[in-house]
Amino acid sequence: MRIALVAHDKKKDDLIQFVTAYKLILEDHDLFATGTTGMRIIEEVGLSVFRYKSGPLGGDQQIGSAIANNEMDMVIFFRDPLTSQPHEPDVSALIRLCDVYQIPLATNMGTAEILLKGLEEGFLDWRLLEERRSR
Ligand SMILES: O=C(CO)COP(=O)(O)O
Repeated sequence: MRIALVAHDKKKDDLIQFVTAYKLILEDHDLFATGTTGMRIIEEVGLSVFRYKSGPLGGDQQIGSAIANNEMDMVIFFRDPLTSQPHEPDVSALIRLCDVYQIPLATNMGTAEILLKGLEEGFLDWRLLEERRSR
């Protein structure tokens, strides 16, 4: 599965903690991230991650584009609901595209844990069929 990992600045420590805890599951998948989030995952957790641009510089839109092209299967996006973001429209657009294309999206750690446990159980295998269908 292709999994996008994104966190706003005040949520990055939480995401690093989460990715560390679920490293054994995540390392079996293709990981993508916005620039700074990806850098921290690579340096602090040691997972291999494809890095898009930083969120405020278009990274959220790049992930949105991957979703529209059926090139992303899950998004884990630890949003900061208490800080306004200069690129809020991009954040909303990414979330909207997840809903347009039925892409599982977690915006907090509680939901992200359930998504990864579901992934392990095979609940997301329908995405593999979608991928084959789009080829
Ligand atoms: O701003 C972000 C998501 O909207 C995250 O971008 P960075 O990972 O580059 O900080």
